[in-house]
Amino acid sequence: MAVAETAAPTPAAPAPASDAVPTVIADNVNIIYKVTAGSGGKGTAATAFRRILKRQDRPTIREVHAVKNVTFTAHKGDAIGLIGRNGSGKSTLLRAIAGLLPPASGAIYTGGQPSLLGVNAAMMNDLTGDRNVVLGCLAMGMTPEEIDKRYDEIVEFSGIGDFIDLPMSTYSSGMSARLKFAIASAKTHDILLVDEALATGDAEFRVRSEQKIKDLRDQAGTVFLVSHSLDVVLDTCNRAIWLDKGVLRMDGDVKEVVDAYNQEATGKR
Ligand SMILES: Nc1ncnc2c1ncn2[C@@H]1O[C@H](COP(=O)(O)OP(=O)(O)OP(=O)(O)O)[C@@H](O)[C@H]1O
Repeated sequence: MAVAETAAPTPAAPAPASDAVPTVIADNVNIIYKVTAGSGGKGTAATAFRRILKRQDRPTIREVHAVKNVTFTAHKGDAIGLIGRNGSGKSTLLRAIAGLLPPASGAIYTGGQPSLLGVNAAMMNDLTGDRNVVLGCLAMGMTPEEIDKRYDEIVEFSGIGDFIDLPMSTYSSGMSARLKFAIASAKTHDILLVDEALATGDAEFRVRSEQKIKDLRDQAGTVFLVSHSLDVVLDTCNRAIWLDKGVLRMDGDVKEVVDAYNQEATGKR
């Protein structure tokens, strides 16, 4: 059972408009990773054999309780910044909303298809940017006609220029993040989950991506954004959720939450 570990601002969910449509409901979600600890090596047959020879015990399983009793409701048109210190459970919660990590207890209900856009989202590195645009769009369920229509816009937005005809293995990490973001944002997503993708672009691209996220919000989607840049969160989101060691510390208006988070960070120095 998780308990907020420090005296904290009370979690206060923002009051939604009466006609607000819920898109994501997290109900008392707990996520626990199980990791082997103290095995003195990787879990291979060779290490198991060595363990038998040395008459050692099996490696113990350690649990990492990454998200603790988190409850919130997101609505259409919300852009929610997930903030918190390193290891506070932001990416874990995002992956759980995407359906990639099952909660140990509690549940996440989504109305619509969540799409996770991470900088590490799989792309085919040996293929050209051009082929990856087509592949990525097909994977998002777009028809070849739709891809034809949106292709120029995607390449334009990515700002990749002539590199579009070269294999993605020749791109810098910022360039491939830009292309991924351009592909992902070519479609209107019900629920778009963005994990630090904006951090890798340059300042000019960041401004354009932030505008794109605002457009997605206006198209009545829901956006979750994990970012260490509080400025990006303030500029892009209307709401923020502050996670602290897996516990939801505060949920509310973006400015209020970021202020409280900053206050604690400076108070602790
Ligand atoms: N695959 C994994 N196996 C075991 N433990 C993990 C795994 N991924 C994350 N954790 C642990 O879960 C906790 C939350 O990690 P998570 O990556 O969700 O935090 P975060 O807030 O996104 O961190 P950061 O800001 O550093 O990216 C941490 O204690 C981390 O060590």
